[in-house]
Amino acid sequence: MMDEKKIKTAVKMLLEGMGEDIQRPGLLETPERVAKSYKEIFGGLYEDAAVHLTKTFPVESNEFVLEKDIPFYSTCEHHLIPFFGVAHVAYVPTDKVVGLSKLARTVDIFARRPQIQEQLTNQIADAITEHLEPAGVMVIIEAEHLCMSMRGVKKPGAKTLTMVSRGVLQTDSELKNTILSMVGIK
Ligand SMILES: Nc1nc2c(ncn2[C@@H]2O[C@H](COP(=O)(O)OP(=O)(O)OP(=O)(O)O)[C@@H](O)[C@H]2O)c(=O)[nH]1
Ligand SMILES: [Zn+2]
Repeated sequence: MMDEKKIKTAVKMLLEGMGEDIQRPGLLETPERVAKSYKEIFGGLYEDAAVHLTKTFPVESNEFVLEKDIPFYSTCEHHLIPFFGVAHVAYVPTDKVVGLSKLARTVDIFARRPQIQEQLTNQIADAITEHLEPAGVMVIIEAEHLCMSMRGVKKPGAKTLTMVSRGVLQTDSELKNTILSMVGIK
């Protein structure tokens, strides 16, 4: 489990390191607030996508399912600064589908961890592959990284796109292009 005490101590040290007065009223409760918010923001570290992806429904059709524009917030593991945007998740079922909300829940579980976008994209695709055994899966993420907007190279508005495709969604370019055009990426 998350060590709340350690996080609070670290936040105090961070503030002191910045030269802040940790006794000033505005900051008194900050270590506690940060620890509390980390439980939420990084709560995915303690969650397993299996919880959401093991309840499936049998299906005869093997047409693809696309859940697009799933908003997410994640945290860049290099700078501990947010990156956020939308994820598009598609799969071609073999014999079972999962409840639609579970795709968004899966995105959240992996987003709420220290992450890099490539790994986030892969982990979502891996979880769907493992639990649904689909004929194909495709995950696309479009995001803005605040570490590239508010600091460093300072390029607000620059978007990072990552894509993982597996199975028929990797080999069948017509199907792949249909999904890309439905998502709105040319
Ligand atoms: N591949 C990848 N890189 C990321 C992601 N998020 C942030 N980065 C990059 O991580 C890199 C870290 O580079 P470093 O040179 O170690 O750190 P830095 O000196 O703070 O780099 P700058 O951001 O260029 O100032 C930067 O280029 C970031 O843009 C991500 O999701 N994927
Ligand atoms: Zn970063």
